[in-house]
Amino acid sequence: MNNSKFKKEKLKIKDKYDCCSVQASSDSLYSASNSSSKSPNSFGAHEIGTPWFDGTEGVTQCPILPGDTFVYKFVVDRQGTYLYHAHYGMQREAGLYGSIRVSLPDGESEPFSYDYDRSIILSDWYHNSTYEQAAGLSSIPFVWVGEPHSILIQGKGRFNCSTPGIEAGLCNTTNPECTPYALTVIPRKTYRLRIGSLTSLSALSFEIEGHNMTVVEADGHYVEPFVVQNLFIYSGETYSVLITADQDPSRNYWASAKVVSRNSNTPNGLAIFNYYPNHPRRSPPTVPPPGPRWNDTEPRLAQSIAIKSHQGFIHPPPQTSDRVIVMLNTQNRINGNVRWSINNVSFNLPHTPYLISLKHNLLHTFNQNPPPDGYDFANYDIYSVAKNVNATTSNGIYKLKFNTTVDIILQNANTMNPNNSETHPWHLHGHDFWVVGYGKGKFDNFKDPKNYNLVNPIMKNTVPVHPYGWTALRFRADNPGVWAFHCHIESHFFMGMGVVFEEGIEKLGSLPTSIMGCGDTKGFHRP
Ligand SMILES: O=C1O[C@H]([C@@H](O)CO)C(O)=C1O
Repeated sequence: MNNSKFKKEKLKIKDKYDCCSVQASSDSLYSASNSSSKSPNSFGAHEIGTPWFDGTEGVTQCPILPGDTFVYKFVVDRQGTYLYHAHYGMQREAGLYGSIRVSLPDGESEPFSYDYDRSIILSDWYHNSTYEQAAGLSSIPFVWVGEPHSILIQGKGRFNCSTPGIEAGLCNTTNPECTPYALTVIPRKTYRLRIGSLTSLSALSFEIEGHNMTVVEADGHYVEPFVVQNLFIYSGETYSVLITADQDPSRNYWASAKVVSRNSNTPNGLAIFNYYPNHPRRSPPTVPPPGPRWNDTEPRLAQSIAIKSHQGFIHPPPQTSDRVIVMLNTQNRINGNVRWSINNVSFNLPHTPYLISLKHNLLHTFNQNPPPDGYDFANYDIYSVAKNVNATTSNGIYKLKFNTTVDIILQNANTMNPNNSETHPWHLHGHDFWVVGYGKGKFDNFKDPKNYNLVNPIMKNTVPVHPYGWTALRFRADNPGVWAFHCHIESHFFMGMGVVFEEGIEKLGSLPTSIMGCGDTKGFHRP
C-alpha cells in the first residue's frame, strides 16, 4: 500500500479499548472525568491541528481539577497501537493509563495475517504512594524511588513477601485477585499480541516460554518482520508480535517480563499462556524462564538496530537536516538536589502552559533564553562521573523553524555513580521521528552521520538511548504547536529530564478555553 495514501485516510478508533472506560466516536472523543486529583491525559496521537489536546500539563494545558471533566477531541490519523496516560506529576505511575488500538479503514489490509488480536500492558508497581516518592525525589538528602515491588502483566503481578516495609500477609497468593493474568489461545492459531509498556522505571524483556515472536509493528509503524525469543521493551513503546500456538497443547506456558538494564531485585512478572482447553490457572509444569542477564547491553542494542521499516511501507527521511541538536544526558546536583539535565540544563515546568503563554503573549511566564544546541564535546568524558556535577535549571524552550528537518542526537553518559550509565526511553509528542542511527560511546559528528540509515529507518515516537551510547533521530518540524520531548521514566522527567519544542505556533487559531485556568491564565475562565 502506498504510504502517503495511507496517511491521508481518516482512521477510526475501533470500538474496543483495552482497559478503561473511555468514550469513542469515529473522530475520537475522549472525556476525562476526574474524581480525585489533577490529571491531564496524554495520547500517542499526533494531534495535528489540535495541539491543545495533547494532554501535557504545563505544556499544552492546565491540570484537570478534582471534579472537573475535560473532553479531548482529535482526529486519529493512523492505524496502530498507542498508549494514553496521565501527564501530571507522577500520576501515570499510580495507574492512570491504558492502550488504544486503531484499526485500518475497511477494505485495507495489513502486511501480515493472524487469527486473533490481543493487547497487554506491561507496567511496574510500588506499594508506596507516588506523592511520597515525589517528596523523596525533591528532598535533601535525596531519596530515590528504588526498584518496583512488582512487574505487572495486564495489571497483575506478584511480589516478594520478604520485601522490607511490606506488611506480612499482604502477599496472599490464594486471593483470586493475585492469580496471574491468563492469555488463552487456541492450539495452532496465530495471535497478534499488542504489547505496550507503561512502566514508571523498568526496561523489560518479555518472553513466552517455548514460543518465538515475530515483531511486525512498532509504535504504529509496520516493521520488516524479525523473530525474537525475548522482546526488549521500554516505557512508552508499543510493539505488535505474532505468536503461533504451535507447542504441546496439553499444558500451559509461562509468559515472563524481567527487568533489564538495572540491577533489580524485583521478581519477574509472570502470566500464563493458556492453551485452551487447559484450565487458565493451571501452572505450567516448568520453572519460568530466567530471562537475559540484566547488564548485557549487546542484545538490546542489536534489537534496536534490527528494527527497520517494512519494505512495502518505507517513507524515507529527508536526506539532509537543517539543524542538529546534540543532547547530553547527565545526572547532576543542583542546590543539593539530584536532577537530570540536558546539556547541563535541568528542565522545570512553568505554571502557565507554554501553548497559552505563546499564543497570548504572556512571555514573562517562562525563560526566553532557549537551552543550548550542544555541549562541550571535546572536553566531556562520557565514561566517568563528571568533574563538576553542577547544572542549572530552566524552563526555556527550543524554537524550531516551521517545516524544517531537525536531527536530535541523544548522548548518554555516566551518572553520578562510578561505572554506571542507565537506559533512557525518550518520547516525542506530536511527531514520529525516523531512528537514523544508534552507536556506542561518544557520537562523532564527522564520522557517524555517514552511517545513518536513510533508506529504511523505522519511524517511532519513543526510543531508547542505551548505556554509554547514542541514538540519532530525524523529524520534520511540521506540526504547529508546543511539544514535550522527555525521558519516559516517570521519576527522571520529574527530576528535569526533558525539553520542549515550539514550531509554527502562529499558524494556530484560537485556543479552547477549557485548557486554561492556571498560572497567569487564572482569569481566562473555563466555560
Ligand atoms: O535518578 C536516579 O537516581 C538513582 C541513583 O542514581 C542515585 O540514588 C537512580 O538509580 C536513578 O535512575
